[in-house]
Parts: sequence; C-alpha cells; structure tokens
Amino acid sequence: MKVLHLDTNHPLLIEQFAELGFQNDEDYTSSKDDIEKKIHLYDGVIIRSRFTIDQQFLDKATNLKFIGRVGAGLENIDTRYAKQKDIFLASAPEGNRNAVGEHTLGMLLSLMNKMTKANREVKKGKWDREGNRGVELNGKTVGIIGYGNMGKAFAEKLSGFDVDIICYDIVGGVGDDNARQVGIMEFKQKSDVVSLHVPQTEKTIGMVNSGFINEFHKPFWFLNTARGKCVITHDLVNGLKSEKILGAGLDVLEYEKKSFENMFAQKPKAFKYLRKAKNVLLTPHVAGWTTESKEKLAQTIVDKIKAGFC
Ligand SMILES: NC(=O)c1ccc[n+]([C@@H]2O[C@H](COP(=O)([O-])OP(=O)(O)OC[C@H]3O[C@@H](n4cnc5c(N)ncnc54)[C@H](O)[C@@H]3O)[C@@H](O)[C@H]2O)c1
Ligand SMILES: O=C(O)[C@H](O)COP(=O)(O)O
Repeated sequence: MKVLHLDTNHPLLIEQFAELGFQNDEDYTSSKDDIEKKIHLYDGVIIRSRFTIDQQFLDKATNLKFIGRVGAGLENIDTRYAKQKDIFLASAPEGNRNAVGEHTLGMLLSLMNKMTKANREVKKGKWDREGNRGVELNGKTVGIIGYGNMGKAFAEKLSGFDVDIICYDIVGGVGDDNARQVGIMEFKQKSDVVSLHVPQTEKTIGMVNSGFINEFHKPFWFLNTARGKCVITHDLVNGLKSEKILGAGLDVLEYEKKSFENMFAQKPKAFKYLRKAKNVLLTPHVAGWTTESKEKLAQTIVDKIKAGFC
C-alpha cells in the first residue's frame, strides 16, 4: 500500500504509517498537473488545505482508497464526488478545535482590552492610560455563527466567564449547555460579540456583508477564524468606519498566501485600512496552528485511517 504526502506534518504521521506497513512517498513541491500524472499509483493521499482535490483529480486517482485531511476544513475537497467513488475520507477537527477555541478567546480579550494598540504605544514611549481603557467581557452576549466543532470549542472556553452565549446555525437542535440556539433575528438583536465558525460554502461566501452587518441592533466585536471569503472585506471596513463594528479579530483574510502577498504589495484601500486600524487584530491563519495541534492533527488522522480503513 502506497501513500502520498502532499504537505508536511508532524513526523509521527509518516512513522506510524510505516509501522502500519505503508510505503510513504513525499512530494511537497510538484504542480497539481504533475501530481495528477502519478496519483493512480497511490492507495492514499495526505493533504492540508493547500492542495485541491477536485473531480479531475479524483478521476485520475484510479486506485485511491483514502484521503487524510490533516485539518478541519473540507473546502478544498469535492467530498460528494469522493464519496460517490467510495473513497474513505478522514479529517481531524478534534486535533485543532482546542487551539481555535483558545485563539478566538485570546483575540477577543486582546481587542476588548486594546492590548495590541497599548503594546505598540508603550514600546514607542507613549504612556496613555485613558486612551487604553478596556471593555469587560463580563455580562456581554456572545453570538456564535456555525455551532460545530470550532464554535463549540470557543463556547467551552467562554464558559468560565459570566456571559450569555447564543448560537445561530442552519441545522436545528445544535444548542447545548454552553450555548442557546436562537433564530437569526434574536441573534442580531442580542449579540455584543459575533464569532464566525462556518465552513466556506456557496451560502457562506460573502455572508458577512453590509446588509448583514447593518441588521445588528447593537455595535459588536467581530471575530473570524473560519474562512476569509465568508467576509466582504470592503463591507467589514465600512462597518469599522461607521463604528457598527467595534473591533475585528481576523485570523483569515479574503486573500491569503500568494494573493495575500500581491494584495499587500498593491495596498488596495480596504486592506490598507485593516493594516492601520488600531482596533483590528490580524493573524496569519494560525488559530489552529499550535505545537500541540500539529501532533494531535497527525495522530487523529492515523487513528481514523487505522480504524476506518486498515
Ligand atoms: N483558522 C483556523 O486555523 C481554522 C481551524 C479549523 C477550522 N477552521 C474553519 O472553521 C470551519 C468550521 O470548522 P468545524 O470543524 O467547526 O466545522 P463543522 O462542520 O463541525 O461546523 C460548522 C457548522 O456551521 C454550520 N453552518 C454551515 N453553513 C451555515 C450557514 N450558512 N449558516 C449558519 N451555520 C452554518 C453547520 O451546520 C455546522 O454546525 C472549517 O470549515 C474551517 O473553514 C479554521
Ligand atoms: O481547516 C483547518 O483545519 C485550518 O484552517 C488549518 O488548515 P491548514 O493548516 O491545512 O491550512
């Protein structure tokens, strides 16, 4: 049995696959075309979010029996077509849910307490206590959109705070002891904080737009650790300018990696605003990217493939 690794992961993944009797091949640089030329030789493929597994790829993967997605999001995989072809698919939200929960909470507390702004000022020699007066999370209503693995992980981290947690999800009956599921009207009426945890789908692309933002009854703090394309950056910036959005913590952006570098170089207006705004906190898609999650993600994939496939 041969498995092709298309992204680097914790070494335990390759070690444990070898112990299971797999031949491990690694290819982190070839083009998609070149990978497609040789994928018929493999029984399994291991990817992260970089590589796209679409219909064309799956048609060429004539011997493929499993896909290991070392991460949570399945946006880069045609899951329906893989299922049709009876290919076993393992993903690993269990591996990075805690990291995402902690990162999201960290961003929120940091924004509410103006920590990055204050840090920048103090290091420049400015001592401004009044300009850095914070706002407490205590007593606020935190709204979570998409109450799956990541949304629940964030709610768990919040459970020690005296906050009301509500969630909105397209699927009914997802509420639990930590968060009460509400309809979108109540969600927009009550939320002081809005945290996005939906996958990127046809329905969620651009879901955070001007109409959506303006329908909230109160100004709110906004967090996105889901996918950048779920937010229209230009509309988010308008929300920040009008102070409908009090601050934004963004781990994901509409443009990432190569296109992010282009955007950075060209400095389009909306992104320029995000870079300068003192109430905007940006991280480079690392919410689920911790030392611990690297290991847990790899272990989860080995365990699932062992249980479901070997
Ligand atoms: N920044 C990071 O490092 C990082 C890490 C892990 C996951 N993610 C992102 O988070 C996403 C969610 O991960 P998850 O494991 O929680 O997924 P999940 O499938 O467990 O949960 C997603 C939830 O969103 C709901 N949903 C889908 N469409 C919706 C819509 N239009 N409106 C409201 N709710 C909707 C689903 O019903 C589900 O309950 C991933 O797809 C990925 O994009 C990012
Ligand atoms: O979906 C995920 O698990 C995260 O977005 C991380 O994905 P990546 O590390 O594969 O880019």
